[in-house]
Amino acid sequence: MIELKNVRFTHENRSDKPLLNIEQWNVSAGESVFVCGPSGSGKSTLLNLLSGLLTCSEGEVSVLGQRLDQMSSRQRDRFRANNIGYVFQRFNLIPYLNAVENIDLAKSFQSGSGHNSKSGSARTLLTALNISESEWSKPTAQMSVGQQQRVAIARALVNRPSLMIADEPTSSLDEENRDSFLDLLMPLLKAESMSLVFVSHDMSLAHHFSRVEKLSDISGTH
Ligand SMILES: Nc1ncnc2c1ncn2[C@@H]1O[C@H](COP(=O)(O)OP(=O)(O)OP(=O)(O)O)[C@@H](O)[C@H]1O
Repeated sequence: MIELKNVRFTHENRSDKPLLNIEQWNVSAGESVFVCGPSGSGKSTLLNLLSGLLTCSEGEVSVLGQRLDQMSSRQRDRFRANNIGYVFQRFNLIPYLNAVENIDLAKSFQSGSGHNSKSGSARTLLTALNISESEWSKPTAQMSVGQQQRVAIARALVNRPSLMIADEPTSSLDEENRDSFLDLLMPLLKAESMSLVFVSHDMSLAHHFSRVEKLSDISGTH
C-alpha cells in the first residue's frame, strides 16, 4: 500500500538537517497504523508526503504501487482525489455548504465522476453515520463538533479510497468522544479493507490500531 525508500525531506527556507530521513517504511493493505510523536516532530509533514501535497527532494514515495515522487502536481492531485481520503484536525469543511454539498464536492474531484464513478452516495453515508435527514440541509458551521466530524468522515469515505489519512482528527474532542470517533471509523475501514495512517501525540488512542510506531523510530533524524 505504502512504500517509502531513502526519503529525505526539508521544508523550504530550513537549511538545517532534514526534518524527515526515512530509510524504509512500509504499510500493507488493510493495516491501521498509529504514528505518534511530539508537536513539531514532522507528523503532518509525513502525511503530506504520503498524500502528495508535498514532494521529497530525495527518495521514493510509492502509494498503491505508484511513484508519487515521479508525478506532476496535477497527477498527484488526481491520484489523491481518486485514492486517498483525508480527515483533518479541524475537519476543513466548507462552513456555508451543507453536509451533502460538502460530500458532493469531494465526489466531483474524482475522475469519471458522473460516469463510471466508484463514489458512494452522500445520503447513504450520512445515514450510516447517524446524521438524521433534518440535519442535511444545515450549513455545516451550524452543526455540532461531533456532527461535523462525522460529515468529515463521510467526505473522506465517499470516493471509496484505498488509503485513509487522518491528522489528529480527535484533538478537539474529550476522551469519551475520541474513543467513539475511532469506534465509528474502524468498522467502516474494515468493511472496505482500507488502510489507515493516523497521526497523534495522544497515546491513549493507540489500542485501536493494528500497529503503533513512534515517528522517531520511522525517521532517523529524531
Ligand atoms: N510549510 C512549512 N515551511 C517551513 N517549515 C514548516 C512548514 N510546515 C511545517 N514546518 C516545520 O516543520 C516542523 C514539523 O512540522 P509538522 O507540522 O510536520 O509537525 P507535527 O509533528 O505534525 O506537529 P503538531 O503535532 O504540532 O501538528 C515544524 O518545526 C514546523 O515549524
